[in-house]
Amino acid sequence: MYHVKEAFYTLQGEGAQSGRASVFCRFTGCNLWSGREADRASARCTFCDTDFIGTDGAGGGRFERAEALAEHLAALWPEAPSPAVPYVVFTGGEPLLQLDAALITAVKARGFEIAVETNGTLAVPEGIDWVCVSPKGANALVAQSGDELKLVYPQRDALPERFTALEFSHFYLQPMDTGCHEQARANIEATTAYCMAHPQWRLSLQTHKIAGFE
Ligand SMILES: C[S@@+](CC[C@H](N)C(=O)[O-])C[C@H]1O[C@@H](n2cnc3c(N)ncnc32)[C@H](O)[C@@H]1O
Ligand SMILES: Nc1nc2[nH]cc(C(=O)O)c2c(=O)[nH]1
Ligand code: SF4
Ligand SMILES: [Mg+2]
Repeated sequence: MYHVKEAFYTLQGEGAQSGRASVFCRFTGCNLWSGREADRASARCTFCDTDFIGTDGAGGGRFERAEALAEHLAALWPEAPSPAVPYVVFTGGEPLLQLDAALITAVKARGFEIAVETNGTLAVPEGIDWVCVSPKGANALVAQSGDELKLVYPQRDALPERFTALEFSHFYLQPMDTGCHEQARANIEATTAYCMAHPQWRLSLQTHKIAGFE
């Protein structure tokens, strides 16, 4: 059984694939936070910007079988003839709690390229085309290779230096969104300064929030 908070068609807003048309599948639940505000301060990840509780979002639901979920996701990709390869981003919550071989096979059978957004604490299954790992605080990193490492910045317990030797093709810093405009501005400035001082890192802005398409 798969539990999906929401599923929708949008543009990837972050990282190296930013701007790419994508079907987003946001799974319910995370291993680093319950998703309840009362638990945030004591969670293993404290700055999450996402509601991932329940299956009540647009396009959300409970899917007994991989085929049914894959069909649901395929229906979100536009029908208009296009040479573009359909692209699905599995996120959450923590998608690797639910994304399994059956679902990977089922979406691939419908022509999708597959991306995942993971906190890196769980093993990444075979068959994913784009792996984005976003480390969280002091939590041990199991996924030590992939396509992009996208670190939310600043994090006291996850300094960029800890990750620079890992096997990723792209290294991004993404300013922490706090919901407070002044703090968010300060985080953008600090991230910009860090990238200028350490050119291995590039700035990732959450373009869906800036452009307001989501
Ligand atoms: C909501 S998470 C879900 C996927 C997975 N659990 C993870 O943490 O990577 C999706 C992306 O948003 C980033 N993110 C979460 N909260 C954020 C915040 N307050 N500011 C900026 N990025 C944030 C995460 O680091 C991750 O790259
Ligand atoms: N447009 C858009 N791009 C995104 N990239 C990663 C996201 C996520 O929440 O995983 C996200 C998201 O929530 N929206
Ligand atoms: S690991 Fe990802 S989904 Fe879980 S609380 Fe942190 S940012 Fe949110
Ligand atoms: Mg998001």
